[in-house]
Amino acid sequence: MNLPVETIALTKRYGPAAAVAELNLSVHAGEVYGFLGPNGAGKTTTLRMLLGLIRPTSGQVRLFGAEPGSASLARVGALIEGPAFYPYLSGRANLRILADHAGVHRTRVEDVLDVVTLTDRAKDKYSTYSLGMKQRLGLAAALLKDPELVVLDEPTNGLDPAGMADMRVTLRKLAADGCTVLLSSHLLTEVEQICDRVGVLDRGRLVAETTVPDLRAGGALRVVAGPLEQAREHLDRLLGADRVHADGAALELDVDPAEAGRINAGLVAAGLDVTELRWHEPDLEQTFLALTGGTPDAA
Ligand SMILES: Nc1ncnc2c1ncn2[C@@H]1O[C@H](COP(=O)(O)OP(=O)(O)OP(=O)(O)O)[C@@H](O)[C@H]1O
Repeated sequence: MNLPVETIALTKRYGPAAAVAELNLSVHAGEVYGFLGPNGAGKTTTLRMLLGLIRPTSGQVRLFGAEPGSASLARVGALIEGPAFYPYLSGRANLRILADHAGVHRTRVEDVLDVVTLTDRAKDKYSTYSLGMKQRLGLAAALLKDPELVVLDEPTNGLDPAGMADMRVTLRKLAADGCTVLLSSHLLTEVEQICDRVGVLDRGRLVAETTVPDLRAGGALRVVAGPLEQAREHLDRLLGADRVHADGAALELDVDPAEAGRINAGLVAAGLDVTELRWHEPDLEQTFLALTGGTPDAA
């Protein structure tokens, strides 16, 4: 089956500088895919190429196996630049205008209002909406054509925690109903909470494309036991020295979490005093910073 989105060596240059370089990414049907990168990494440029808004310098975009054109784009809803709504009209009236323009039946307006949980406020003027409601109305507009894929540029940008949570719930609901979601974000925690897979972009290049659990992989078993030197010798013998790393007064063991019981029993049997033994998750932020060259505003 054709992927909803695939790019092949996609490149966009502005003068000598490449905003996007040799990008190969693939978004699978029914997933929420997070396109993650610091400001200026090239996310918007990529999304605009996907939607045929700007032309690549080289490389290809495939939407459902085809070039971005009227047939493939008819299957896509997008929220890239904030949509222009009439401030003095209600949310519902704004959507009706868009529906009429797109040749979509007005009953669909009620459906999308329901999806983004704006039905109760649909009669209120757009100008009275909170930022989160404005974003949800933008999403509703993107959903009018009942797309199989929605592409959203920073859909939670500027939202307060409640607004972010609402957007998360809505996007997960869309995916549960079979819609593929591609969103960009510079917030690792957002992507982590909402996405199935993530593509990490740094200075125009894809530096990782992985599942969120895999991004988290690489934890260690942290042990504090005394005397430390004896504990280390014991663990070196038990596991091999290459799997034991000192971290101040603790030892970090490169083992499966399920080995914790056996290791604890061994240390106690050797007469050592175990004061701490816990699974230590990797610091996702550090992972992200390492992938993106440590750009501080990325997290
Ligand atoms: N029209 C343009 N002309 C020249 N340079 C551009 C143009 N559009 C984008 N760029 C440059 O390309 C790079 C990537 O920009 P882009 O907007 O795609 O990044 P981004 O990851 O979406 O970041 P942000 O979230 O800050 O928008 C930046 O260095 C930007 O200055």
